[in-house]
Amino acid sequence: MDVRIVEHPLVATRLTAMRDETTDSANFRSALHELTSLLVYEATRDIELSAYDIRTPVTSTSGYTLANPPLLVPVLRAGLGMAESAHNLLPEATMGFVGLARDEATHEPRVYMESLPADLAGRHVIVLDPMVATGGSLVRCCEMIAARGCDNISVVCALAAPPAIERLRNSGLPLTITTASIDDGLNDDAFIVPGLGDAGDRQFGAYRRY
Ligand SMILES: O=P(O)(O)OC[C@H]1O[C@H](OP(=O)(O)OP(=O)(O)O)[C@H](O)[C@@H]1O
Ligand SMILES: O=c1cc[nH]c(=O)[nH]1
Ligand SMILES: [Mg+2]
Repeated sequence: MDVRIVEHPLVATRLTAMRDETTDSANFRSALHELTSLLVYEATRDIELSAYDIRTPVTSTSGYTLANPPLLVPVLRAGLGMAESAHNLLPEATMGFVGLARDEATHEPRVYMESLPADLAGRHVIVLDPMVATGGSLVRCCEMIAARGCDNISVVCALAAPPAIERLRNSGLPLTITTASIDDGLNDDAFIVPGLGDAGDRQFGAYRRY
């Protein structure tokens, strides 16, 4: 499994804004939007192009278009904050949605929404979720995608934790990960350390859901 850690000064400053507990929701969302553009840029570095002929005002030359526009899959809620920036970079992309909420006690993900094309054979899928902690949510999401025939999944996240990397490596799922950082570990509540807290709450507010 290919793990790409994007080391770049602009990534470091956006990630710092997101980590800082004094950053308010609006600035957290804006840092996540910018960070997503930088990470998706790296995650799509090897994407396949198809060439076609164009004319400039001066002469003929080759132009390029994406050979296989990806399916973007933000994982609700927190991944919603990555959807628009990724779509802006990849306007040809289509978008599916998966809703997952991690149980606070067991840390197991609960699926509450699944809106994906039935057939994903031959498609490139880019999963967007800022946080990969135990890896349970991401494995669940990628299993749904692989069950539809996909064998090419790129995961884009802001932070990943070592146990998740290990779990994803052992999962046998056909994925690569692009992240801004692999942090030190997890605390007793399975939150990433040093981390940035709950990425959903920091964007949209903390509230009881049921
Ligand atoms: O790797 P894991 O241990 O599974 O944890 C990561 C998941 O937790 C967060 O979502 P959360 O369940 O808090 O839902 P939210 O996006 O609605 O806040 C995060 O956005 C991931 O989906
Ligand atoms: O640190 C963490 C772990 C799971 N989900 C989050 O939003 N943050
Ligand atoms: Mg959350």
